[in-house]
Amino acid sequence: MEDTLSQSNSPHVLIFPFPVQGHVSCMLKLAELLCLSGVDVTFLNSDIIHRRLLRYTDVVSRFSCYPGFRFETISDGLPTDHPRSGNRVVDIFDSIKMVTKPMFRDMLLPGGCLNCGTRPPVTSVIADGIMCFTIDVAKEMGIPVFLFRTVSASCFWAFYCIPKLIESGDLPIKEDDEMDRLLNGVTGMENYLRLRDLPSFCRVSDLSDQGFQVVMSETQETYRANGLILNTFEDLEESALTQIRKHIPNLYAIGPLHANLKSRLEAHMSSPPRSSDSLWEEDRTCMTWLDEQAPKSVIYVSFGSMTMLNREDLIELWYGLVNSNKKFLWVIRPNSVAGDGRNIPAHLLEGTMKRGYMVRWAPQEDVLAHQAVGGFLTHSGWNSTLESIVAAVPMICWPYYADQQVNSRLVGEVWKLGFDMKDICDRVIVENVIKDLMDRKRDELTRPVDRMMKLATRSVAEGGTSYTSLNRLIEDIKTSTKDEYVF
Ligand SMILES: O=c1ccn([C@@H]2O[C@H](COP(=O)(O)OP(=O)(O)O[C@H]3O[C@H](CO)[C@@H](O)[C@H](O)[C@H]3O)[C@@H](O)[C@H]2O)c(=O)[nH]1
Ligand SMILES: C[C@H]1CC[C@@H]2C(C(=O)O)=CO[C@@H](O)[C@@H]21
Repeated sequence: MEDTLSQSNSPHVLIFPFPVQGHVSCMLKLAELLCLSGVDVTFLNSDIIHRRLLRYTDVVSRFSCYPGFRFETISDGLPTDHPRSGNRVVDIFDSIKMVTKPMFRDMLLPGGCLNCGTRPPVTSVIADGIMCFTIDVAKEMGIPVFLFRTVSASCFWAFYCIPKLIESGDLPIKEDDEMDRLLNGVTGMENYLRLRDLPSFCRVSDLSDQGFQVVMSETQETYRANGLILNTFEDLEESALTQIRKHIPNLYAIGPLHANLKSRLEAHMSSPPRSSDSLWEEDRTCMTWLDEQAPKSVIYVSFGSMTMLNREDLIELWYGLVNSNKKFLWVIRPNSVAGDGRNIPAHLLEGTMKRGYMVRWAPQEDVLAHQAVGGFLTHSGWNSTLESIVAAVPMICWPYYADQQVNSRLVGEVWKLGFDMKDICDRVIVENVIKDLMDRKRDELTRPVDRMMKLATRSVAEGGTSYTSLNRLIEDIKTSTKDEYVF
C-alpha cells in the first residue's frame, strides 16, 4: 500500500499561508477550489490559527466531503500570548524564518509527516508570497512552488518598484516631504500614486527597518517561484498585471476567490451551505437587526482582523457615525482598542442605542450582501475590498497599514468606487463623508460600483478571465511532477 502511494502520480498540493486571518481565509478558498477539481490538498496551518478555526468554524465538516483533503499544523515560533496584530505582526517575519522554516523542511524530508508514505507525495507547493523561504525548501526537495501573494496586484507592483523609488531618491521619505507629491517610479500609476499612497511599510526614515526590508526583499524574490497567484481579476487591475507579467510571466489572476468558489460550488450543487473561515465567533444577531432596516440605509463599519484603534480615533469615528444620523453596524474586535475604553460620552452611547448595532465579529460576506447595507467604512484590506466590489457596496476607505494605502487610492481615485479618507480622522469629516456616500454623492458612485460588480461576476463565470486562469493553474498543478529527491 505504502509503495503504491509513494509512487502515485496523483497531484497533491501543500498549501501554506502566512498565519493571519486575511491570508488563511483566501487560501482556504483556493484549497476548496482545488479539492473540487480532484486535487489532493494538505493545508498547513500554524497551531494557533488551527485551534481558532476548529473553535469558531465548521471547517472540518466543510472539508469532510473531500477525501483528499487534510490539515497539518506547525508552530509560528511565537509565544501563545503574542498579539500577532497591529504593528507587532512583523514579529512573525523573524520567528517564521528562524523557527518554522527548519520544521517545514523536516516535514518534507523522508519520514516527515508530509513524506511518510501514508499519502501520495507532495507534488507542488502553494505558499504565501511573503514566505519565500518555502522556495528554498521545496526546491531542495525538487518540488515546484507557486507563490500566492494575497495583496492586490497594484500593491504588489508598488512593492516591486521600491528599488527604483530608492534609486530616484523618493525613498526614504524625508521629514519635509510633500506627501501629496505624485510619484514617477511606479510605472502605470504616475497619474495618481502619491507618496502618501505607498504601502505603509514605506513610511520609514530608515530603510533598514525590518518591515520595509521584508516586504521589499520577499517581493523581489518572487521570480524564483514557478508562478505567481493573485486574488484579483483582469478588468480590475489590468495595468498592474501587465507590468508584473513583464517580470513574472507565469501569473494567475484568479479572483475574486470568494466569488470564484461560490460560482463553482453552485455548479456542483444547487444550494451550497454557507461556510466561515473566521478566527472569531461570528455574531449573527446583526443579520436579524439588518432585517429590520430599510434598504441601503445602513453603513457597515469594520477594520478587519489586524487594525488597532487608539482612543482618540475611536471617539472621532464614533462622533462622525452618530452625527451622520445614519444607521450603522460596527464591528469592534476584542482587544482592538488601545487604552481606556471607559467614560464614553453620553451622546455617543445614546446615538448608538438609537441607530447603531455593535458586534465583536460579523459574518461579513453575508452582511455586505444584505439589502439594508448601503455603504462600507473599511480599512481597505484586500479581501474586504473584493467582497465590497462583489456585493456592489460603495466604500469609505480609512486605511491602517500595509497594502491598504494603495488599495484605498485605487478605490477613490481610479475605480471611483468610494472615497479615500486616508490619514484623516476628524469627526466632522467622517460625518460629511458618510453623508456623501449614503446620500449627497451616492449617484456618482452607483454606475462604477454596479459596473465593477458585473465585471467581477463575469470574470469568475465560465469562460471569464479568472475562471480560465484558475483552470490553467489546476492544469499546471496536475501536470507538475516532483523531481527525484536530491539527497
Ligand atoms: O467582522 C468581520 C470582519 C472581517 N471579516 C472577514 O475577515 C477578512 C478580513 O480580510 P481583509 O479585509 O483582507 O483584512 P485583514 O484581516 O486586515 O487582512 C490582512 O491581509 C490582507 C490580505 O493580504 C491584507 O490586504 C490586509 O491589509 C491585511 O491586514 C475578510 O474576508 C472579511 O470578510 C469577517 O468575516 N468578519
Ligand atoms: C502581515 C502583513 C505583512 C505582509 C503581508 C502583506 C503582503 O505584502 O503580503 C500585506 O499585508 C498583510 O497582509 C501582511
